[in-house]
Amino acid sequence: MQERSKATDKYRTTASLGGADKSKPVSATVSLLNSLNEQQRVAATTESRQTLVRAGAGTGKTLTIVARCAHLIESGVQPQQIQALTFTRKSAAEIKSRVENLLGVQAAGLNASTFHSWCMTLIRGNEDTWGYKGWTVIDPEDQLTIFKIARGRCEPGLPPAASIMNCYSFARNAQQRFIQVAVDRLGLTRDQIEEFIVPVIRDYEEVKRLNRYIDYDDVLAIVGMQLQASDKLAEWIGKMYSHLLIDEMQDTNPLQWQILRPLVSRLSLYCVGDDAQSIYGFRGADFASIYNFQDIIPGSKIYKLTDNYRSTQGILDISNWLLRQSPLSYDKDLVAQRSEESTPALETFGAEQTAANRVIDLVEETVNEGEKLKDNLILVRASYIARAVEQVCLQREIPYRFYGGYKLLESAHIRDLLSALRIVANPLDQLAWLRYLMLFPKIGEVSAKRLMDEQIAHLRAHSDIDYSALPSPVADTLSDIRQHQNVVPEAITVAAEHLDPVLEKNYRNQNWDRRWPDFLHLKSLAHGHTSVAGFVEQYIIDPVFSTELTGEPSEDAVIISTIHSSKGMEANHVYLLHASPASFQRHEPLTATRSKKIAGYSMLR
Ligand SMILES: Nc1ncnc2c1ncn2[C@@H]1O[C@H](COP(=O)(O)OP(=O)(O)OP(=O)(O)O)[C@@H](O)[C@H]1O
Repeated sequence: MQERSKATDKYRTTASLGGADKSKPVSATVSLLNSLNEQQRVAATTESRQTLVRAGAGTGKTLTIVARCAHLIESGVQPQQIQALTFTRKSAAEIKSRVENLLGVQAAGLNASTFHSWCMTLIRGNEDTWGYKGWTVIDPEDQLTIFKIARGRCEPGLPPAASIMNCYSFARNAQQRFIQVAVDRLGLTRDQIEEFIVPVIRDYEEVKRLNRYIDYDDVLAIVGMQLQASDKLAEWIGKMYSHLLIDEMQDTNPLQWQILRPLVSRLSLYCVGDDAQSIYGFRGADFASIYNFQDIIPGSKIYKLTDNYRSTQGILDISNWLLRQSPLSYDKDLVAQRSEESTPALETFGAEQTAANRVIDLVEETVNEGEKLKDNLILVRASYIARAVEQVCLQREIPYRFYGGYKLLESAHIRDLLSALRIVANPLDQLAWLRYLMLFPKIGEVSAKRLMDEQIAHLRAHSDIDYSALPSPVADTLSDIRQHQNVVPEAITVAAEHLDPVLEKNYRNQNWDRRWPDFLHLKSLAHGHTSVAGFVEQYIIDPVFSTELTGEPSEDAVIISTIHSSKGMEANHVYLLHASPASFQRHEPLTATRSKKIAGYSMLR
């Protein structure tokens, strides 16, 4: 065994790395309903069994869902029978905690999760019926690796593996014929697709089957297909839940509809969405489901929310104007409930640095006028666009907080560490073996493949890893993790201690000092988990961003956020970088819009 070095004691800390404040102010459902406007109250308390609430940005969709949950519980529905479905883990947690804050123990058992995570719970909750017991969920990087291997066997000059993978995923989510989607998106003829691309897809599916892998789209497809084929499964779900509440309905895709459709006759669907806010088009989201709701679900009722509480009328006028340019019949003119006046301003700059300096000048102006740094929200389309502004903040020693960093489980050093844990959980996991073995010095691709093949052969014959055939640091790490595999935080600590010297060397020129604290975050996320596979699966399905884990800053700080992560954020001053329409598709000269009290996401979508 390796001796535990002093340097690795850093992983033994039990100090909290931040997290939600659990103190709960409690109020009553009635007072919440009283605080709603008429449109919201009618929508939240409807007797209709199938409902769509069409609502613009900032009109209180989240509030209405929270009020709906509370109203149902107060009316006698068991919280366990209610399932809210959202598109991010963060919004699921927000809905659940707001209802719990309101009703206390009366709300215990309320379910709120993302679509994918709900489907995985269904699959794991009745494994004998669905099948897939012991199958491993793989993340997009593993998917890409398999696609690259499959693609590598084909003719040169074909589209990159990532394009083929995205195209396949789109066809599955949009439930369109793959060949037609590939013809439209990959720039190849039908014959070329059939000859070169279809075999790649077949290979990919075969590798998944042999390794017993489930990818992100399989999670929905398994449930969707089996629900269509079996009335019994729909009945089983219908008995478990009486109410499904679906947030961000506009981002629902046909694959998700395949899951919902057989349930319509068995439970109440309450859908809330804004056709102007769809952000998952790349994943096949089809907001036509909002336009055709009453055709899809005859007898359903539609309610509208039009009063905007977040922005001033000057901002909404631009937003309404922009939406009127859309070819879609968007018939909700947003009306501001705020009385103060403010007109957004557009400024254009020739250089990124000038724009960055100007934005921070404006932030400083607001502070000089008595406001806080956190009253300023800077929005960027992608995190790299924020670099110039971050630099200016650093130069001027202005604290900032960035939302929308990298997905923790997708970062290389975390994947390295998890590869060891994955092997212990499923020793047949070939992708994990290759990654893990190649972390060690003097083990290249060829020796890693040889060692892995030996291990897989040994496993098939003896159902166990042959530790004696592995170099000692490789074997020691695995056997130590195995001893702690039922207490995942401990398994992570042991893995981090063993791998620290190896990873420190591998990442010597790649910010190791900034990377290793992520292992502590990982450990705190794993708290209470007793299965490595279950832990990894949960965060592959609902990714967690590095910046979500550091807790609220104690000091006042400017907020910088990607637009994706800004949903629901509010601030007195919002600055949108790269505000020209084209820059949302490609790089343009930098412009900055400064506007007072505009919504994070919706303004320039
Ligand atoms: N009836 C109301 N009275 C006062 N404030 C309200 C009311 N309804 C909503 N708000 C406020 O409006 C803001 C937006 O509400 P909420 O986040 O629920 O809207 P949303 O429609 O989900 O927004 P988006 O989808 O654009 O993020 C919040 O600050 C909320 O407190």
